[in-house]
Amino acid sequence: MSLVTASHICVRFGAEEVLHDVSLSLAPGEIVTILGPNGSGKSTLLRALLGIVPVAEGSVTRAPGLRLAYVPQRLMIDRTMPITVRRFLSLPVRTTDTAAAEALARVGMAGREADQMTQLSGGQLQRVLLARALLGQPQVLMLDEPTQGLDQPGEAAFYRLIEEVRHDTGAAILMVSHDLHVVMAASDRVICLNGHICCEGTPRVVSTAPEYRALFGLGTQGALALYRHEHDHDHPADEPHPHHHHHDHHHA
Ligand SMILES: Nc1ncnc2c1ncn2[C@@H]1O[C@H](COP(=O)(O)OP(=O)(O)OP(=O)(O)O)[C@@H](O)[C@H]1O
Repeated sequence: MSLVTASHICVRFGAEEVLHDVSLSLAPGEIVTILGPNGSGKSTLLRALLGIVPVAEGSVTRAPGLRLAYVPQRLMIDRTMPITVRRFLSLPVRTTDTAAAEALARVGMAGREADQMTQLSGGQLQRVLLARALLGQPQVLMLDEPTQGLDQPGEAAFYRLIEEVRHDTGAAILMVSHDLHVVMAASDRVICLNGHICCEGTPRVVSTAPEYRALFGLGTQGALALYRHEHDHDHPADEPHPHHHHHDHHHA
């Protein structure tokens, strides 16, 4: 069963073809990461799947009645207008105190309702964004560069949280990232994008693919070595692990 499917889509902005013949489908409980350099069309692909950006060719299908949450790459918070975490969670859909407290507890931010949004650290902000996305009990969660600006421990912690969310809610998670990192151990599947799909598969398969190496050069080898070490340590098999708890593992 597929929740969201793109079938041979092309997206053009004027004369520029940003996505060419891209196909992908997302199954329940899957964690999929889209990886690619700046400008490779990652955000555009998410937006096409969401129906925000029209496709010039091909088609996008979403399961009927699908509950989908999207956290965009950039959040426009007016720094001059103070807003608490609690009020933010009620935008744009008003939520109960109980639901807000539960969502904050799930992301490790219990009791932080009165905090000012503008005073949160990068990692805390990502957790609050995730909490708000979870309020609608999504079947699909799309996160555009959720670990941007986080340090490596922060990034690893965020990915562990994502695995917990998948385990607890069964949601499918589609994330965008621009580099292969130790945190990729959380992904069942990686799609390497550069206008078209260069290669895809388990993180291990993609990390050794010549297409991936050509796209990212040799600069990522350190991170790859680290990632492999951690991955071998945690998960000897290359199979997806949709129903296991990972948060007691140590990815970094
Ligand atoms: N609304 C738009 N109108 C015109 N061009 C656009 C629009 N949105 C994106 N583009 C162009 O499409 C290309 C892909 O952009 P996109 O944001 O999808 O890349 P990305 O892989 O997410 O990049 P990054 O890693 O820098 O966020 C870029 O060249 C961008 O300028």
